Amino acid sequence: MRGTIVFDLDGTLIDSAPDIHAASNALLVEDGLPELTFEQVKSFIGKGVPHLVTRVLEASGLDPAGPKHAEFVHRFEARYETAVGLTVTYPGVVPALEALAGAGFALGICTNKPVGPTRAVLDHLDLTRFFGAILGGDSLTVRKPDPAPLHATVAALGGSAERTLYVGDSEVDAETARRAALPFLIYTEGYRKTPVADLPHTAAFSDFADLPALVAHHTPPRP
Ligand SMILES: O=C(O)COP(=O)(O)O
Ligand SMILES: [Mg+2]
Repeated sequence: MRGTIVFDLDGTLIDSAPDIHAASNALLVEDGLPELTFEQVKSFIGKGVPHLVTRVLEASGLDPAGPKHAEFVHRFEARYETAVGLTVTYPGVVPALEALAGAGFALGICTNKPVGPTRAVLDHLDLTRFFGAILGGDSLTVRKPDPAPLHATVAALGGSAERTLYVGDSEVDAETARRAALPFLIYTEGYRKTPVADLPHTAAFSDFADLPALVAHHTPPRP
C-alpha cells in the first residue's frame, strides 16, 4: 500500500447542502413554520445531525433544549436516507479517486453524517467502490472533532500514521486532524466559514484535479 487517505464527505467529496436544506425545510413546513434559507442551513452542516437540528430549532425560534429536539432528530433521520437526489460530487472528484486508488492508496471516509445516509449517498453516486472503510457520526460514541473516528478509520484501512493524510473542508476537520496529529489537506470550495489562513492545514486546494499531485508530494514513494 502506498499510503492511506481519509476523506470527509459533506462539503469535501459531495455537495449535499441542497438535500440537507430541503430535508430541514420539509420538517419546518410539516409543522407550519417558515422555511430557512440555503445559506442558513449550509452554515449548520459539519457537526452531525443533533447539532444541525439544534441550529434549525434556534433559527426557527424554538427551544433546542426542549422535546422538539429529539423529535426533529428522529424525523430528520427518517428523511435523510433518501435525501440524495439533489446531491452531486464536486468537479473532478471521481477522476481524482480513480487516480489515487490506481496509485495504490487505501481510501476511507470519516464523516459526521450518520452512516446510513452516508452509505445511501455513496451508493447513489457510485462512490462506495473506492472506500475500504466508511465511518459515520454514529459509528462510535464520539464524533469529530474528537480524533477517535479518524484514528479508527485509519486503523480499519490498515494504515500507519506516518503515511496518512486527512482531506476535509471545515473547521471541524482542521481541528480533528490537529488532535489526531495527522497532515490535513483542506478543500476550499466546501462549507468552511473561517478564512483558510486561520485554520491549521498542511496544504489547500480548490480543484480536485490538483489532489493526486498534492498527495504524491506529501507521501513520497518508499525508498
Ligand atoms: O453531517 C454533518 O454535519 C457533516 O458531515 P461531514 O463530516 O461529512 O462534513
Ligand atoms: Mg465537511
